[in-house]
Amino acid sequence: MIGRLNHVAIAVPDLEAAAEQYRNTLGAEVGPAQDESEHGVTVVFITLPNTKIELLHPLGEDSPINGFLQKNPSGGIHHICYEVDDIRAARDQLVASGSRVLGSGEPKIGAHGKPVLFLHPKDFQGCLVELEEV
Ligand SMILES: CC[C@@H](C(=O)O)C(=O)SCCNC(=O)CCNC(=O)[C@H](O)C(C)(C)COP(=O)(O)OP(=O)(O)OC[C@H]1O[C@@H](n2cnc3c(N)ncnc32)[C@H](O)[C@@H]1OP(=O)(O)O
Ligand SMILES: [Co+2]
Repeated sequence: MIGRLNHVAIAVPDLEAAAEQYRNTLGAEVGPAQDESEHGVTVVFITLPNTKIELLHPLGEDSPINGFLQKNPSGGIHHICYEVDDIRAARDQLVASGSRVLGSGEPKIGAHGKPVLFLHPKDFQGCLVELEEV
């Protein structure tokens, strides 16, 4: 079902400082900050030769990452995103096998303009999984 690793997301308390560190200390290709109001986060993508890093910062009081940053105030790895060919077929297969899809269960459009879904971390070895249709 899953294909390539699309991105690894890191929740950060200071987005500007994190972007600056990846650009100047690690010498990475760092994109602009993008507000994703549908998702309650501001993101910065870092392009690596084989995948991407998504720096995440809360946008608004109801951000889904507020709880994570309260528990991990210095930040930390928040989710991994795998590519799938057909997100609804993947969802139906996962639900049938007992996995919990977060939210309404309907894909939302993610930061790359493609449909995304999230799977409960307790069902995947303590790791929040995002699926992105490519
Ligand atoms: C920009 C768009 C998109 C893209 O295109 O890339 C994105 O990446 S958006 C990214 C942000 N959006 C989301 O994360 C949506 C899905 N997430 C959620 O619905 C929630 O964050 C959550 C996973 C349900 C957790 O919400 P929270 O309010 O923190 O709930 P709990 O406190 O009840 O947590 C339950 C349980 O799970 C543990 N937990 C929480 N977050 C994570 C995590 N990221 N990784 C691993 N484990 C996590 C939490 O610690 C609780 O465990 P216990 O304490 O043992 O009960
Ligand atoms: Co993501």
